[in-house]
Amino acid sequence: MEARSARRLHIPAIKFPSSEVTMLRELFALLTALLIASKILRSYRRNAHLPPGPKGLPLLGNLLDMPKKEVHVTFRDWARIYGKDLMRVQVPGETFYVISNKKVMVDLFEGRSATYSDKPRMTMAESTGFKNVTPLLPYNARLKTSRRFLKQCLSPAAVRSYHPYINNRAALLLEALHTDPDDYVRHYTRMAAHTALKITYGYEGVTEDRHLLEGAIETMEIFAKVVAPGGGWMVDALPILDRLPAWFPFAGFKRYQELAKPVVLETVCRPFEEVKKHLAQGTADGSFCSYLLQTEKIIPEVEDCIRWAASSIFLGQFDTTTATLSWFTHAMLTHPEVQQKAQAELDRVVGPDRLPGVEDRDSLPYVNAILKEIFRWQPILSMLPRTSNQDDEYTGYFIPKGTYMLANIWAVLHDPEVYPNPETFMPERHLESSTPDPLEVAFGFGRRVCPGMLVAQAQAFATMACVLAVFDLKAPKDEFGNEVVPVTKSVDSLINFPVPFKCMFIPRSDAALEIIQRSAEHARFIPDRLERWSD
Ligand code: HEM
Repeated sequence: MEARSARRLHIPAIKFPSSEVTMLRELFALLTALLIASKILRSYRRNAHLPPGPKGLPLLGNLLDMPKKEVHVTFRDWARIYGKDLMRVQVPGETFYVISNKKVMVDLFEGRSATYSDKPRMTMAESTGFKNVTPLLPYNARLKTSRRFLKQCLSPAAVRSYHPYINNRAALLLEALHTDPDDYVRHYTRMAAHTALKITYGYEGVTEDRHLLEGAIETMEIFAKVVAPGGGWMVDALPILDRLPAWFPFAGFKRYQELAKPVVLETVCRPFEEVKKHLAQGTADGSFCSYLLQTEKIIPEVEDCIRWAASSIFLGQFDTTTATLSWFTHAMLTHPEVQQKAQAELDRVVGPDRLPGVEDRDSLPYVNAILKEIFRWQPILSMLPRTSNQDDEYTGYFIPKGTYMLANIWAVLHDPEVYPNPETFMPERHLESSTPDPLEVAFGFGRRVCPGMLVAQAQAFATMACVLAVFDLKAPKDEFGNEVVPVTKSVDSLINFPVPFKCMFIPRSDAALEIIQRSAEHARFIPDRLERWSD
């Protein structure tokens, strides 16, 4: 830099005769005019080729039209007017390109994945300790390493080896649902948490460590709060605010970060350190962490990557599984005819002497159709955020570098042209081979597709099949003897949960009660080692 300015200082001034000066001036003016004209033309061309969207107000854009809740529904309605492929929505400080068409999601997120695998920055979540969790990582080397690690423990072969463990946890869940039905949501969470912690850390007693379990559940709650779209964190719109001290008036978000961050860090670091301790003592059981710590070349960056990729397993698993099973419970209460059909299939295929398991999935097409319909009817995440990392053009529309893309997967899964009467829960639609598989959409796309999708489906399937095999799910009655059927309504959160409701889990017969007790006892006695890591 210094050398360059020194050289510039020593360039002798060139002297031109006056006519040449005039000519040069004219040439310069002409070039400048051409440059400005080409800029105007380019900007006009770009503007002319921006996707359409609802007309907004100067400065405020579409802010005043944005709903407080269920933004995906409004975006679907707007997309019907302005275009399912790409629609432009503007609010102060951000422009969203909303996609409501599966083909476009596949074209961009899979076909052009090198351009569309980045994530928008979430300052609030980063400063609360989640900077390095996989779902928030930008598309960089760390993300690629994290995903390579996750692939090793969530691959088809690895997940197949977890099936016995998943079946056992389902058996223990049935016992908990029988003895304490009021707390069924908590039982779902605990089952998912046990599975996630076992896969991730695996050491003796990890799933019984109440402190860790509660910490992990709390961490998940914090995560949902700080990444919630429209979570109302001003700091996400104005990252500079993050520099304010916690004592500053109106800096409540800084005080929240100060309280939440230690919980997050302890939950992420403590079990990891425990695995290292067990490895050093030669007592570590097989797990994601112990396997990678032994097989990878461990330098501080790699160790840190394993630590945070591990946390992504439990962050990915708890709430998503709980929400899926809560909607399943809701659907069974509100659709007794579906419940009966599934039970008839289970009685015919599995019979009364054993519980169904993950391995029965192919022979239970109706239960499998229920699983698909749950993921279609109530997708757990309704919109997937990405950003583009270079200028691009799609079907003639200009997509500038850094554009905030939102894939409205809820709209795709509720498209009446693909799924007639989309609001109706109707598993039968998936018995037709022509119905597009919702599982290809509900878990995302391309290089950011959910790495836990096989575990998620295996656990959801085993649980649904086991619950239906032994229980009749019924709505409780009010004081007048009327059934209190739950309303179909979501709570306002990142993960799509139903509004809480009560459910009775009534054993279908004495034989069903006996199998609940026998299976739970059996599950308690067999070692809870994961085969994948035990060889
Ligand atoms: C009920 C189940 C689940 C659903 C519906 C679900 C859905 C999703 C979706 C839609 C994404 C974003 C994909 C994209 O942007 O294209 C995602 C990301 C992710 N999921 Fe899941 N998921 C579930 C369960 C799980 C489980 C069980 C795990 C771990 C074992 C997991 C781990 C992750 C991780 C680590 C990411 C971030 C990936 C990345 O950003 O590269 N998920 N999930």
